Amino acid sequence: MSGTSMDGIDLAFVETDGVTVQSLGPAGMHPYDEADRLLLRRAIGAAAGIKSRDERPGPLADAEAMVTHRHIRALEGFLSTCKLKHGGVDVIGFHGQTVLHRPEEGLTVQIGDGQALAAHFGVPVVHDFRANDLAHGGQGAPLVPLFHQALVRKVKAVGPVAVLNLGGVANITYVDTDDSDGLIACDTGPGNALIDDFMLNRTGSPVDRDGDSASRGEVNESVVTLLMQDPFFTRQPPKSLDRNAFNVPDLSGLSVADGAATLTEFSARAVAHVIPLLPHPPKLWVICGGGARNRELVRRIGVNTGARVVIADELGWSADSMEAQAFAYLAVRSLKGLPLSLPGTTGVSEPTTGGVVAGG
Ligand SMILES: Nc1ncnc2c1ncn2[C@@H]1O[C@H](COP(=O)(O)OP(=O)(O)OP(=O)(O)O)[C@@H](O)[C@H]1O
Ligand SMILES: CC(=O)N[C@H]1[C@@H]2OC[C@@H](O2)[C@@H](O)[C@@H]1O[C@H](C)C(=O)O
Repeated sequence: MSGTSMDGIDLAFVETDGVTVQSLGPAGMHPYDEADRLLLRRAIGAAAGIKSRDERPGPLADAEAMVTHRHIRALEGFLSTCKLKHGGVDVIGFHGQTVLHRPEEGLTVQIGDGQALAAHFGVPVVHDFRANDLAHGGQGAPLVPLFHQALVRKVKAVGPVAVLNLGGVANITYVDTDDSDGLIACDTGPGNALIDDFMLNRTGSPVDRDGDSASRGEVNESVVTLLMQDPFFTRQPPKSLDRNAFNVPDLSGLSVADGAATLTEFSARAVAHVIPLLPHPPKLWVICGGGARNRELVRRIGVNTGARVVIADELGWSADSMEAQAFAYLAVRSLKGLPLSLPGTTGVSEPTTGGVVAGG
């Protein structure tokens, strides 16, 4: 999985029949270097003008070759660390890199060559997970909810649970333990992307490590209020977002700490704004994704939701590897023709499978 934060490739080994998760195995991360990130940022810029999903103008073709190559290297390293041969896994789930997500135009584009990966490893590769959902009236995202549900079913929870992924974009899965069919999901707003972009711009480093800067700053309320006026926040789920969906006003008048605090509060407030759109307020929030490491973001989510907040690792899950694990799980579901999305998770017209199988 190469997510919208563009920090690197997350890898995970999962044993599953596509319904139950037998075991969560080792996981790893292969970082992109600075040149890779720059190429991805240029590719996302070029993708803004795409009208059909197979166009690769400007730097997009180079970016796709780079993404494929890096995944091959990442997987080789991972398989060797896990002491597995190329044929030692039954299937590889390959999400690729989203460069454009515009569900209202029926367009979502993930770059990465599944055929090349399958040919290299001699193992079936499931890729292009989102297109079939869009073709059936869905948002094409989020797709992790069925995996979140499989995990929540294994823990004893009292009352509804929200699993919150804090990636570049943030998304929530609402699992009501009283009603296992009542799965609701949506993107909530920005996760780390705006904080990362701001930090890169102001400090040259693309992360507010542990939320350190934000914890020392003061929130500029008028900026947060302005950002929260976006009509996205009052729309009912299911709904999804492009990484660059929000136009942040000029923050050059704010110190690094105040700018970071303001954008961190924006992400946290956007999360809490989803509560009135759910059947009941979640009793427990389980946080995963890289943003789980941002202590100030997690603290502000606790304050804004007023609920119990835990990091996924506290339940024996992995905050860092959840998405990669999810796409392994979804790859098996795809091979078996099981749904990847439901009307409540993406707005798809009926439970719908997806993914394209290369090789094998
Ligand atoms: N120690 C840390 N302190 C603060 N932020 C962190 C830390 N570690 C990771 N992050 C944040 O997490 C991000 C990576 O998160 P993650 O890998 O979940 O995102 P992603 O999978 O790329 O995104 P998405 O879920 O939107 O596809 C980094 O870009 C950074 O902003
Ligand atoms: C189009 C796309 O790649 N969306 C990502 C992004 O990152 C988080 C959020 O926005 C979520 O909708 C999705 O990723 C996760 C893995 C998902 O599909 O569930």
